[in-house]
Amino acid sequence: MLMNSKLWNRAAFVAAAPYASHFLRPEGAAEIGAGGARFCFFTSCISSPPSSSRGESSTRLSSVDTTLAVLEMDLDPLSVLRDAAAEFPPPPGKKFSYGTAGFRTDGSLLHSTVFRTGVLAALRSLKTEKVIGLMITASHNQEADNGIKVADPDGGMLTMDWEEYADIVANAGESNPLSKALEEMMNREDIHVGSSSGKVLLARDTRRSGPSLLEAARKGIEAVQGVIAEDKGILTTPQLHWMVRATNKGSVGSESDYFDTLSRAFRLLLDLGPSGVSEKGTLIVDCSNGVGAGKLTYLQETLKDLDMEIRNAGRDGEVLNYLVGADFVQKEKVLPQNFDATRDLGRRCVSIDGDADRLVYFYTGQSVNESKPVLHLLDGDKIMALFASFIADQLRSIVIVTDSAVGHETFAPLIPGYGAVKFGIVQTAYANGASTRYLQQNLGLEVVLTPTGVKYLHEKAAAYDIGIYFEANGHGTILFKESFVHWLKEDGDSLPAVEGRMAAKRLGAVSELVNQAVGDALSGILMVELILRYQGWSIEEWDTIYTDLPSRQLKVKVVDRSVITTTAAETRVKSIPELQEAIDNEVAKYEAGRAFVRPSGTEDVVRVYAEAATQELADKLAREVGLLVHQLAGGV
Ligand SMILES: CC(=O)N[C@H]1[C@@H](OP(=O)(O)O)O[C@H](CO)[C@@H](O)[C@@H]1O
Ligand SMILES: [Mg+2]
Repeated sequence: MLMNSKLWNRAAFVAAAPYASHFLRPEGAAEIGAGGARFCFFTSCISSPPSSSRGESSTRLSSVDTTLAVLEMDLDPLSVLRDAAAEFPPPPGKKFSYGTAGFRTDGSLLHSTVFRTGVLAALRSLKTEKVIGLMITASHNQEADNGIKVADPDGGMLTMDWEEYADIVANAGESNPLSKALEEMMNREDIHVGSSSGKVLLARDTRRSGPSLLEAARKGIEAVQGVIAEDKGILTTPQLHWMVRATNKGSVGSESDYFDTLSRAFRLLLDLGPSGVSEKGTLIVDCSNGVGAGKLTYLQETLKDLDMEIRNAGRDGEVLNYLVGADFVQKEKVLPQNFDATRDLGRRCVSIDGDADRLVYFYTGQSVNESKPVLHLLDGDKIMALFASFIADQLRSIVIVTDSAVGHETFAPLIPGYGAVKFGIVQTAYANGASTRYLQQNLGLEVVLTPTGVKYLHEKAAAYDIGIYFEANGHGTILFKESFVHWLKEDGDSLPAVEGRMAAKRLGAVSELVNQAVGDALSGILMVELILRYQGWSIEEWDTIYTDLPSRQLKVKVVDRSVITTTAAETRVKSIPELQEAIDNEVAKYEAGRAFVRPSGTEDVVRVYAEAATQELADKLAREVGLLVHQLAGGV
């Protein structure tokens, strides 16, 4: 019935198009059919409408008439939304919050939220006049969960100004309160449905609830007149973000474009690297039983120059994210399923997460104190340190390094004809203290801290000519300012020294290899593998660039985690001064002690982080601080 209604509207529009220039009709709607397009302005070539409730209630066609005629029509686009929304009633008593990474909860409770986020994304597309993305995933969360997040026109996260709208729209009651909320929002944002066109790219990960949620999202998008949904199928989260960015920059932005871009840049970087170095053994990849397995297999076949063994591909019914994946390995500090400390001793391994936007490397090796092999984790901080030192090396080859780079002053490169190159590093409070010291003192780089959440890190990193951000959990990327990439491509070749010209080409290629929209496990793996080849390093050699301070993370359940608010990039509790005071007193008892607490944005818990001189002390500090949270912030 819906299909009939769409076809019928399409017929009306196509036939009338020659007369229609003064009506701003959505571009593309005629080809694909803007679902929910309820306005029908013209009568030519119409036989009879199908018996669709939508079609019947919105339009009554007069007899065939080739003159331009405005028909009886429903002038309220919100009524279409109301009708469509009625199919997806919100679950009673459930409150949704867009959080640090979109909406996430049990997949069976999400249809209403996903439908509404579809509407929101469609409105965002109308507002920005650009393509928007919608990704259905709950990343590293359990298989039964799912989620949805919006990619803005630049491929980054939804602008923070709109997160409030997302919350309001997701939590509005049934159809009528929803349409009221939308109306208010549209007034505030000056969005006029029906006067322009829009497009939303949709994708999902491999979760079982994905197909039905994708359908709900599509219905939400197409309930906004003039906006079409384009289903991109099963993708990694970073692929969808990449496609949104590429499409808005005027490229085709297809999945094969994505693979071509990464592969081309990887091969160019190999060609520009030192000759005669090859990788040190096969890379073993734990794919978290998720979407990354198929994509990495494809990448490997395309590249032919990357020796990988894919494990935990989820092909034999293994459960997504269960005892596997980057989040599990980084938080629990144990090997994922199907890895064996002895069998895989010393081998270079990497874990990605369920939607392939995080990566952490690891290997097992003998420890001085233990008889059994132990896990050595190279987390987002250590990946970032590897990237930062590589980029700094390239910059040193093409620039005049100012005097201030001597000793531990900040590295301040100058390029004749470009000026000072701003190169900065962005971390969160979860970054291991040893990594921050290495970046600042050994590499002389500027390091800033932001609150948790990619949107904060990304924003800060984007302010630099080259900004690298990483969360300790393995999400991060290297951002290049467009003007700097332009300089590299246009002027890099006129640098006097060969090494300078090579370095400029390398940096240009890195800007293609590394996803500029969000952190991407696929580009991350390629980048790490390249640098290790450039340096001729094994994973153990890379690991020795600095030694992590022992750390521990815990979660504490409280009645209402919003009682804790924080300041100073989440390192200090603001709302309960006695809690912060007690944490300070506890931390003061430990050598190299550091601890902070914050409410999670993705789980209903308060997170505790502690660092100290030994693992025993870090564990003790985390436990003590956890108890303080329990006592002073309403533990359950
Ligand atoms: C300590 C930690 O790892 N926090 C994660 C986690 O956020 P929380 O707000 O801590 O739940 O999920 C976010 C989204 O994936 C990620 O950006 C962040 O780093
Ligand atoms: Mg993820």
